[in-house]
Amino acid sequence: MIVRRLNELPDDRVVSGETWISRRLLLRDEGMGFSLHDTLIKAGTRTEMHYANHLESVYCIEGEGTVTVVGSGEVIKIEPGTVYALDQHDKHLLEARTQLRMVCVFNPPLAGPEVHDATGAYPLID
Ligand SMILES: CC(=O)NCC[C@H](N)C(=O)O
Repeated sequence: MIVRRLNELPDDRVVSGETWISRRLLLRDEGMGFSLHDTLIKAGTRTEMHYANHLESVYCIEGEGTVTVVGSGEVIKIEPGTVYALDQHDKHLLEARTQLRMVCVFNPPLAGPEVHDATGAYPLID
């Protein structure tokens, strides 16, 4: 059994972008077939993402904001208890009214250091 504690995560499992901090609890090397992250999105920020190489599910446990589906323009309110699953690799804009705390699951699992490229995707790492 694998046990991880947020307060014991090594520094190399804490990865940041301009608008977010991702605490990567489970990664590819754990062999679960997915990665699991506890991610903070900074209040007042907008992040455009397009996970062309991954499927991501996002479960909000703290904070308020919206996610907009780029293309259709559909706006979804995000609050604790809301999950969105990007089953179509949907290009989307995440706006955090307050700090958001999100539990994120990626398939295929992240290897560890991934950050968004210019298209808003995470690269596939060998
Ligand atoms: C919700 C979202 O996609 N935020 C960006 C960070 C990413 N989910 C991660 O934890 O690596």
